[in-house]
Amino acid sequence: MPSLGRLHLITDTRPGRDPLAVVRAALPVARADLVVQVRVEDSATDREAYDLARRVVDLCTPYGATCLVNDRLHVALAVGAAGGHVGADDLPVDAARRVLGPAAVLGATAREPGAAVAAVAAGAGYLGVGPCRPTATKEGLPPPIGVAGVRAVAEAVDVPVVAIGGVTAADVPALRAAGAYGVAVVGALSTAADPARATAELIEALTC
Ligand SMILES: Cc1ncc(COP(=O)(O)OP(=O)(O)O)c(N)n1
Ligand SMILES: Cc1nc(C(=O)O)sc1CCOP(=O)(O)O
Ligand SMILES: [Mg+2]
Repeated sequence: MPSLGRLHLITDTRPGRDPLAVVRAALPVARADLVVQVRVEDSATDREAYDLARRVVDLCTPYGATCLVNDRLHVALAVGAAGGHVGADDLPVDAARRVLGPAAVLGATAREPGAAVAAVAAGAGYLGVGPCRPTATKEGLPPPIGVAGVRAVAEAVDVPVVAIGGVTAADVPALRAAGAYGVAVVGALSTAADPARATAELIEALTC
């Protein structure tokens, strides 16, 4: 299996956003270093999720980029995505692994070392760890765990740790020093005036 991309672009499907425009801008810059996680609003229908994910798979394929689907693993399977990401309100990690199969990319959210070790034992291939900072993108999150929280998880597991939550390119050096393999972002790309340039800044920080 090819190595996991370090920059995870999570689609922003809130009203007024154009997630496919952001994906199109990021792909030529980040190429195989990009993972696009298709994440839709809870109110979106499966058909809407499917239509978006199918288009993202088609966009990613020529660049060797990876498409994952958040939460809705049946959509991941239906569009031929590389895998999915689950958290505490989704299928348990072992069930998600059974659904996706042994070769799929499966990420799980873990906010502290105990949960991280359990998720890996259950079949997670990478962990989404956060929130690193306060973020307005998702409601109902626990308080930020900061760089120290990311370090605690990274020291507890031997799978890639992907830091999430209010992350910008300026945070990347400290997160990498703490053991993060990559970062997952919504706002840093979807609200950027120039998403291609913002992608380049993130990739430079992640791969230098
Ligand atoms: C890379 C990454 N990390 C964490 C999350 C959050 O997943 P979850 O806790 O299931 O919350 P929702 O995204 O489903 O609202 C993620 N999506 N990606
Ligand atoms: C979807 C999501 N999950 C998080 C978690 O900590 O589990 S933080 C988050 C939102 C990330 O968006 P932004 O990069 O704009 O802060
Ligand atoms: Mg989820």
